[in-house]
Amino acid sequence: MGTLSYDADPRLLVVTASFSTYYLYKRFEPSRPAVHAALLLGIPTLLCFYLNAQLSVLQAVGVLLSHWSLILAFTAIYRLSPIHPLAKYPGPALAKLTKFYVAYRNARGDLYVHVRKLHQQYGDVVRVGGSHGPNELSFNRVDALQPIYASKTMKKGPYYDTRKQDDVNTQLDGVREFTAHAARRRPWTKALSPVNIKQYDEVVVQKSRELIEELAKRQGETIDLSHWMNLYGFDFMGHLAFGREFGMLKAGKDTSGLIHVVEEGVYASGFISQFPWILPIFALVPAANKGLLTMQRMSAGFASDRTKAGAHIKDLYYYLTEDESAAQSGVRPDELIADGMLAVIAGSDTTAIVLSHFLYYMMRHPECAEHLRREIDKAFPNGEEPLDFARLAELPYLNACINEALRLLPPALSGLQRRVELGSGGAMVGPYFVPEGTQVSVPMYTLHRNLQEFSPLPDTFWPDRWLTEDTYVLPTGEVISKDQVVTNKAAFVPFSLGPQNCVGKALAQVELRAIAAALVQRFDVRKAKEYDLESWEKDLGDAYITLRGPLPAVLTPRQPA
Ligand code: HEM
Repeated sequence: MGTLSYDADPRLLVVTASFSTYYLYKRFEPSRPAVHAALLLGIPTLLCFYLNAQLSVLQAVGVLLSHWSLILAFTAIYRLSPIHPLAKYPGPALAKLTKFYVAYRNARGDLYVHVRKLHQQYGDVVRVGGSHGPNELSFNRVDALQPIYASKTMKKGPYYDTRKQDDVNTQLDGVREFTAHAARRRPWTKALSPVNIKQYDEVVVQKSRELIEELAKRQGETIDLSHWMNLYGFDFMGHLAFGREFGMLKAGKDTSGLIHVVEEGVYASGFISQFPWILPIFALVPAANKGLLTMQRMSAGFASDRTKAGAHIKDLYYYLTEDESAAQSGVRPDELIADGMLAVIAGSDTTAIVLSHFLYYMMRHPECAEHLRREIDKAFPNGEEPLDFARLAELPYLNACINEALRLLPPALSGLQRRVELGSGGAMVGPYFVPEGTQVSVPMYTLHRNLQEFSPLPDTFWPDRWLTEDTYVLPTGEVISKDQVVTNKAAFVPFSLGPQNCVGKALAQVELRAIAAALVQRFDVRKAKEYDLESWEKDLGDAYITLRGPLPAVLTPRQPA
């Protein structure tokens, strides 16, 4: 055993050093591995030397553990104390204490359900975890949407740090500065404007026909409809973004393993986004971050091949590289490559998710499928293919069914994180003052089922709520008047809102209508015998966008009227 030669109380020295370390973490929020090493290992090592010593190994370990425990204790005391800036907001103690609380739910995939329960328990504002310290407020209020997503006092929060692909290159959806973001978004907006998306009509038609043809070949067999919606979504996006044929529909499978890579990458990215500070550490250990890196590498490959080959059609990359808007966007070649991943995920997975949900609801509510089929048969008589996009946009029940699927299960189930800017002095969200530095969000799944905005039966698939009628018949058969129905379109935000909303919304709607109408017109869709439809929602995973299990079904071709 060594003896300490330091004459002041050594415990006081350890406490002071630990408090200083805690303060440095709180004040500067360091993320570099070298700084963590200095603060967590370097300081206790210096302490050991300062305490002079021939300290035994056990005593040295004691100093180290005391240092760490004290930092954690100071952090916990502050977070639970009445002096914390969010102290007046309710929430579970664990959520106030640590962001691992949210990360745990994220890893389980049920964060969206859990956040809804918290709102039911605590009210319209709840302190939930957060990806930068447990400093996030969730608002289940329609008047929170504008200040959070459409005002310029809030930028994207640390959750979006995973959109940075290296030290300099960030995907479009990770660009926080509004001016830089607007410039980067310009060519995307042009490529996906209502006028220009007409150029992709041909691709929608071709892929819709391929889908119907391939499904017809498998009539009577049990097939996974969720998988087939993926094959459609990815094939379509290959054309739209990169002018490239993935050939998944024709092959009936994920030919290059891309879908699998995206699913793993989305899961990894959803989880890591809760701990953005871990990214620099992961950069040192690439194996730990394999899912995300493989997804980045693969989509960068598509984008890189496409930019080298040049445009042979006016696809997305034409607008990003060759159109006049490309030059004005100030985008660098490496950033263009980084945007390849955004194009793949944002454009294919989301559409496939919504189409899968739509089919699930059609199987759960055959009476709605029947109603929809009557509408389509009437609009497209004698078996005419439902590929007139202008006519499809006018079909009230079709749009009502799609809206209802998007309402109940939006692809981004949880809240999209924004942060009240540091130095802004704070911001008002509805009637609540939110201190600067706070992360805020409106959870879509929860708001879309808020009884004040969608009633009656906010949890029920009831497309009629989107129709304009004098009286309504509920699924129970009860007749109610229009005054008893609330459908607040301002609270319906599956594509988000404001300057960073979905730039592909118009195209997504064209695709959703075309594919949904074609499937309902051409097939009777029944769940597979051995499949329990209850499993569909149970199998969903919330990883920023939705992960799905299989949707086994049997299709019978029908002769359209
Ligand atoms: C039903 C289908 C879709 C839904 C529900 C959807 C939803 C969303 C949402 C909620 C956002 C905001 C994300 C955030 O703030 O973190 C977003 C962004 C985006 N979406 Fe979509 N999306 C869909 C389809 C598409 C399609 C087909 C494309 C492209 C062809 C697309 C391209 C994008 C892009 C590029 C962004 C980032 C925009 C920016 O940061 O300025 N989306 N989408």
